[in-house]
Amino acid sequence: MEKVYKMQSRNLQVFYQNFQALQGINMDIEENKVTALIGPSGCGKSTFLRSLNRLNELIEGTTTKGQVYLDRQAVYTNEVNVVELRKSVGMVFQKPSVFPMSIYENVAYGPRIHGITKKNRLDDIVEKSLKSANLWKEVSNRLNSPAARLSGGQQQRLVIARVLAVDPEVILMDEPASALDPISTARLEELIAELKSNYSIVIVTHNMQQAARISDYTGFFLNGDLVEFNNTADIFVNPRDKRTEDYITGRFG
Ligand SMILES: Nc1ncnc2c1ncn2[C@@H]1O[C@H](COP(=O)(O)OP(=O)(O)OP(=O)(O)O)[C@@H](O)[C@H]1O
Repeated sequence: MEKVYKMQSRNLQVFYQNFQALQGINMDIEENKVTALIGPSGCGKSTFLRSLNRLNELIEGTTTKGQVYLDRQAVYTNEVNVVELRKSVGMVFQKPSVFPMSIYENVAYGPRIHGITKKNRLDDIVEKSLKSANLWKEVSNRLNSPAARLSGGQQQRLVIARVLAVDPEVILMDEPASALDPISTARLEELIAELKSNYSIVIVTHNMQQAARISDYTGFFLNGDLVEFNNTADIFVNPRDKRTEDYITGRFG
C-alpha cells in the first residue's frame, strides 16, 4: 500500500532571536502511525513539535523559515486559520495541564469554544472523548467533580480526551509520560497504540524503550539537525549513523 503522509516539513528552520534551533528539517510523517522524536536535551525536539501547529509563534522573538504541510497544504501562510490548525493538530504537554474546573467542563471546553452549545451534543462528545481516552469507566460517576482531584495518569488521559473532543487529525505529545508512574505510563502507551488507528501521532520521548515499544518511525535529533529518520526497528537494531548508534547505546546524551 502506498504511504500517505499526513504532515511534512521541508527545510524547516526555527530561530529564537539569533539562535538557530532547527537547521532545516525535512520529515515525512505517515498517517495513522506513531512517530517518535528522540535525542539529547536541547537538540530541538520540542521546537520541531511546536512548529507543526505553529505554537512557536506564541514565543516572542521566534522566526520560522521553510514550510510545514498538513495534507499537502502549507501551514505557514497568511491564509491558514491558526485556531483551526491547532484544532486539527492538537498538543499534549509534559505535565498534565487540566483546567481548574470539572472533568466534564474540561472536555466540553474546546467544543464550546468552537461553537457547540447544545447540552445533548456536548454530553455525547464528552462521553465519546472520555471513552476514547480510556477514562470513561473511571470517571463516569463523577463528571462534575474537579479535574484536579484525578491522579496524574488520569489527568494526562483527561488532557488527551480534551484534545480528542475537538476532533483532531494529528496529536502531538511532548514527553507525555515523564511525570507518570510506571503503571500510568503503561496505560498511556496502550492508549497511544489504540489511538493510532484514528489519528497520526508524533511523540517526543526521552525514554528509548518507550520509543522502541510504541513507535513505527523514529527520528534522532542532534544539535538542531535530524540525523536519522527511519523505521523504529531499523533505528534501534540497525542505525546507519554512528551518532545514532552512540546515542541509543547510551554512549552519550
Ligand atoms: N523560548 C526559547 N528561547 C530561547 N531559546 C530557546 C527557547 N526554547 C528553546 N530554546 C533553545 O532551543 C534549543 C532547542 O530546544 P528544545 O526545547 O526544542 O530542545 P529539546 O530537544 O526539546 O530539549 P528537551 O529534551 O530538554 O526538552 C535549545 O538550545 C534551547 O535552549
